[in-house]
Amino acid sequence: MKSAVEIQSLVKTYNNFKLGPLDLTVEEGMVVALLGSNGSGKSTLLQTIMKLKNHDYGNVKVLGMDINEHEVQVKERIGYAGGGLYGAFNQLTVDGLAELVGHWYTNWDQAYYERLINRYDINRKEKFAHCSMGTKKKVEFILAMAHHPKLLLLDEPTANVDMISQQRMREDLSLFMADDQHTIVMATHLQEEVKQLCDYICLLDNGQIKDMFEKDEVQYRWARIWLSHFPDLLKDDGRVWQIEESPVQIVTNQLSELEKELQQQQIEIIHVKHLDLHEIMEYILQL
Ligand SMILES: Nc1ncnc2c1ncn2[C@@H]1O[C@H](COP(=O)(O)OP(=O)(O)OP(=O)(O)O)[C@@H](O)[C@H]1O
Repeated sequence: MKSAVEIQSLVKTYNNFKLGPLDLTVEEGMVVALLGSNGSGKSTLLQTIMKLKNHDYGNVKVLGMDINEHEVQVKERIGYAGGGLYGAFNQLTVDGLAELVGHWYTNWDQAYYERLINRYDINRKEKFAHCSMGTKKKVEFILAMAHHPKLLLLDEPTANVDMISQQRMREDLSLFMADDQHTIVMATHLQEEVKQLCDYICLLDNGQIKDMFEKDEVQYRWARIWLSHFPDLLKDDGRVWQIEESPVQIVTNQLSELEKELQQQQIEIIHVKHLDLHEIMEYILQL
């Protein structure tokens, strides 16, 4: 499988913040959610991959090309929807902006742009500066999609977007992923988005990648188990993340392993409940 994004030893510093050093590989055909609290570095990472911000150290390759050596070819293949890209042009109407952006891309598809404008019920004559926050998000999304990129970098694409449009965006993203050479990296705070769209979760914490895991696998492994009595053997076990005594219950990130061991020790499992993604993330981020 080819890499859509390959990052090695990346460092980007601001006065009071340092992203990295971090390594990250995203395979073609994957949807990766960047999760992390406010200020953890998600937007900075996306902007660095898009080369809207220059990094201090490290290498960033997109679709096999170094972003410093092949900036134009790389940008041609990325659809970026995140704040700030159109700030300098926000006195243009939506159509005016599309005309400008359309010139940047050899693959610009005016018919597809028009379909999306209608689908999301956008007033194409409105100045971008006057669009509501949600409408701006939808316009950014449409402009990112309309040149048929290979890689989508999306920074909270559905924030402030109405529910029907959110659902349509998820449908359009699922359709985009029908091509197995397509890839999405998206920053999000929405569990629903992660559940519906993402294959992998990359957890950022204070500029560092804390963990990266396959969504389905992690949800299968993490569970709360209610037990007939507490097995002393599990007291200092790294697979046990929380213990409560009344009623006896543990939280583990290795469900099937522990189930077998508990059975061997003849400890009755009364009930097993898989954790929600947000609960899993809370445990991991507390590490
Ligand atoms: N242009 C800048 N100059 C100085 N510091 C910046 C700049 N842009 C971002 N930062 C700082 O970098 C850190 C990471 O910001 P970033 O926007 O990447 O976080 P985030 O994870 O996307 O947050 P959120 O979830 O709130 O969108 C923050 O501390 C922010 O203040």
